[in-house]
Amino acid sequence: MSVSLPGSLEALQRQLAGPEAIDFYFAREFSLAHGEGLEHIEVWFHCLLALSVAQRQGHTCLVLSEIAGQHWFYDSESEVKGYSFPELPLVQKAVELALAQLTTPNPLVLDNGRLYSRRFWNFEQEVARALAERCKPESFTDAQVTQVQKIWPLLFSALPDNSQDWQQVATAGSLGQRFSIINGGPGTGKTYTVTRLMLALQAAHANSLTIQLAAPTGKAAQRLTESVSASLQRIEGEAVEPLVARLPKEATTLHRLLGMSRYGVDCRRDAQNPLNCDVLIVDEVSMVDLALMARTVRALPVHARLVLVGDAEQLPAVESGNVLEALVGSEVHSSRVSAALKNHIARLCPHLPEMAVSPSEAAAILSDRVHTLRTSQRFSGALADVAAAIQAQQAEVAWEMMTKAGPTDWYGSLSLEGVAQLPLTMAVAEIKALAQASFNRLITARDLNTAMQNLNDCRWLTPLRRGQFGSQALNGQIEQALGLSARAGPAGHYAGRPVMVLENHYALGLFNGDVGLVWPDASGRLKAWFEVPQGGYRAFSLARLPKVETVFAMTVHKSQGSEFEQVVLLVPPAASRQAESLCSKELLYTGLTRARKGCLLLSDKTRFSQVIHTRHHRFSGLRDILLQNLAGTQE
Ligand SMILES: Nc1ncnc2c1ncn2[C@@H]1O[C@H](COP(=O)(O)OP(=O)(O)OP(=O)(O)O)[C@@H](O)[C@H]1O
Repeated sequence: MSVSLPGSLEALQRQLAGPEAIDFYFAREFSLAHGEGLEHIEVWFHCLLALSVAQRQGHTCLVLSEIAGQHWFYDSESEVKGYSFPELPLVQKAVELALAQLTTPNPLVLDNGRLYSRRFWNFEQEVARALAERCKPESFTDAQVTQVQKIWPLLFSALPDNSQDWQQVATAGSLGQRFSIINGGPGTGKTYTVTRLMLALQAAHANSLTIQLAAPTGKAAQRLTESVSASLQRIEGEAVEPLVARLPKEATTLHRLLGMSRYGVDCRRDAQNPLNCDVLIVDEVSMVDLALMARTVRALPVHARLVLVGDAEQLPAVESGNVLEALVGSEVHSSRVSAALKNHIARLCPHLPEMAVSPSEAAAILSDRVHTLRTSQRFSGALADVAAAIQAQQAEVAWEMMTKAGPTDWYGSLSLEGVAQLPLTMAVAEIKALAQASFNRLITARDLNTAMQNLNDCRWLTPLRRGQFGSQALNGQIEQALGLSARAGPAGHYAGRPVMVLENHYALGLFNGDVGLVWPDASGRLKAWFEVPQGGYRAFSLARLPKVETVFAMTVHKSQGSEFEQVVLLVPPAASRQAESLCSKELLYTGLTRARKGCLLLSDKTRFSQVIHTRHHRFSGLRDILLQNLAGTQE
């Protein structure tokens, strides 16, 4: 039976909630390309709409079984009735019929029940191929073992211990792998481990390796530079000195490393002009989107090792894909390894407890390369316990672990230990007192040093940028509540204004996400001050500053990679569609783990539980494609 599109696009737009003009345009272009008479064109049209919406939301593909038999694009509040997809066989048939009629090269791909734009399918194929190639067995000679063992006691404790040391396992494991992942929550010692891995790699390769350190943002690269340097200061011994001298002194952004044009997609570095390195270590990989990962592996020399470092529980990248989540998968909980890896670790680290062997060698190919660090070295107690309960989606347990915030918490300065809860409505009513308690120390500071020291005392975090509970409105309300709006000059600046940079400015060395403070210089002129890694501050004239905004409050997304003594974490009501799509378990986890000492959660129990049960899972075929590739390359 042939069905034509019902009515005009305008009429359709009124019947469906969610898709935007661009989605209708995309769906119309591809469905009308068939001309008249395509069977099930209506189903195909709605599949295309769903694909376009999914891609805008960061999925790399549309999983047909997720839409089949489901009611989509409705909004009961505004009485938009939406569309019911038929059962899977019909959806599948409609898609197959339509794709068979599209011209080659077909811009859309159906692969294993997943509908893709070809661009994303190509990216997934490219990343999977590059990683599978790097999963081929590597040799690690007795001579290398001897060299590494000489320096091991300078890196880690080489004394026998009954409990497993996952940092040592990760280092030893990664040494014999051309591709590995070092995964772990905040403060579990990822940088500590990576620093030691770099030294062990140099020891195993006669100090001949060129190692590159990179991160997806300028701020993350700067943090990595600082933590590697701090970590190196704690490693001493003649045997490691020449190795330390060969390590990179600075991390760079992936964009810089690849020579990406500012707005374009072109890279100076690619397969024809590869990077000059033997080892590439990428930190904060949860923020790396699929396209950037594809460009990274494309520019990596075939022989080069790739070490991905990050926390798979964090929010995914802003752009499409969730590479780290797809690669780590459920391996995060696996402690079993292949017999080959077990023997390799036993050979290098006979002092460690013996590893358990996985029942399936095939399943271990990928899980062997996911090294998860499990113990936070930075925080413990209620913060760590609530974070773990959130990870495990145990809403009731997490809620019971929190204390109830009372008025004494917002007198003086906020100084919570652990996690406290306060209903959002109560926080709104108390906003003035709460803002004062949060930023008291910052706004009453008498000198630049004190103000800078108090800059990261407290930060309000919210999932949203716009709307009543978005960071923009909150900053305005906080400034109002603290009486700062009245002090502001024409550009909104006042002494004590915390500001966040919104775009990279390479010439000034300021990066998107950097946070500084507006403060007068010796002559009384307002400047923007930013901390420098070597210690001290740099002042910038306000006129030269790239775009900035006030940052008493910021989005959870922007806070990734930063830490504050106290965090006030807002969970907005489900009133808006935007709030719904952004509030997830990953968001709560990321927001909460930004706190070093205390977190005040502004939410009620029902909403908290709702959010904890929402996963920010993204559709992707990367893992399956990689597993297929692995099955091929190991034969
Ligand atoms: N095995 C260890 N023994 C002693 N101190 C450690 C150990 N591992 C990590 N640390 C210390 O714990 C702190 C956190 O470690 P590190 O910065 O490496 O963690 P991370 O996982 O990279 O953290 P984040 O992702 O939150 O930046 C550092 O001060 C580090 O020196």
